[in-house]
Amino acid sequence: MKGKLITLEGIDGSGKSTITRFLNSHPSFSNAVFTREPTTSWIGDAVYKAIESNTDHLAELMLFTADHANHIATLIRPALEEGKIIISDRYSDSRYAYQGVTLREKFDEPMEWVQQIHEGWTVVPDLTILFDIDPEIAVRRCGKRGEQTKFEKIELLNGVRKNYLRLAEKEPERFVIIDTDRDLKEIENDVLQAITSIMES
Ligand SMILES: Nc1ncnc2c1ncn2[C@@H]1O[C@H](COP(=O)(O)OP(=O)(O)OP(=O)(O)O)[C@@H](O)[C@H]1O
Ligand SMILES: Cc1cn([C@H]2C[C@H](O)[C@@H](COP(=O)(O)O)O2)c(=O)[nH]c1=O
Repeated sequence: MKGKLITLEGIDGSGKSTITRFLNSHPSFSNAVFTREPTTSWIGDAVYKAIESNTDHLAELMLFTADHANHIATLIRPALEEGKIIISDRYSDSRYAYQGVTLREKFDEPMEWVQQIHEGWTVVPDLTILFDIDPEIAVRRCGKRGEQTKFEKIELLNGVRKNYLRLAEKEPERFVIIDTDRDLKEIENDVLQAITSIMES
């Protein structure tokens, strides 16, 4: 039986990694494969070099996309063939949402262009959980965490959030939107409910 691919998406500080850690320690997911983008491969390392420097936005996209292609070939497709549950902290929707903002000067519809270059070879998730939150709150949370990347800027994150919501509106059957400006326990319960329903489908 083919596996299931579940992706966690949202702006920086929306709570994805916190929920990933919760799922990783939950007994129902002891056999699940946990992964992320950027990946921990040498290509993922190259992506972080780009994030942490003043790299051309198109070059940055190509690095993110190369990391994704390698992720699919070396982990996603094999794990799905083995019937595994895969949970990825970020995946292709991050590219559509983020580079759909950073490439605004280069393309009239940058998000749609980034989606087009993925067509024909990417693997579409069975479920994408979108952690939605006001960027002001998210950046405040990141500040407490003490990490700041160039993407953790309110104006950029407002555009990224809008892109995410547009993606969810176009594919309501794939997306579950969870408001993460709430108590962690409530969020955890909603996430478990969303994953349980896709597992039973
Ligand atoms: N429901 C919540 N209420 C209050 N604080 C939260 C909640 N969820 C996460 N946080 C805190 O917000 C900060 C960011 O959370 P987390 O690292 O999970 O976000 P993220 O979406 O993974 O961010 P990034 O994409 O930048 O890694 C952390 O300090 C975390 O402890
Ligand atoms: C996969 C992916 C990520 N990003 C951005 C989003 C974050 O600001 C950084 C690093 O991600 P992390 O979760 O904080 O480690 O990269 C992006 O712009 N495009 C992508 O495809």
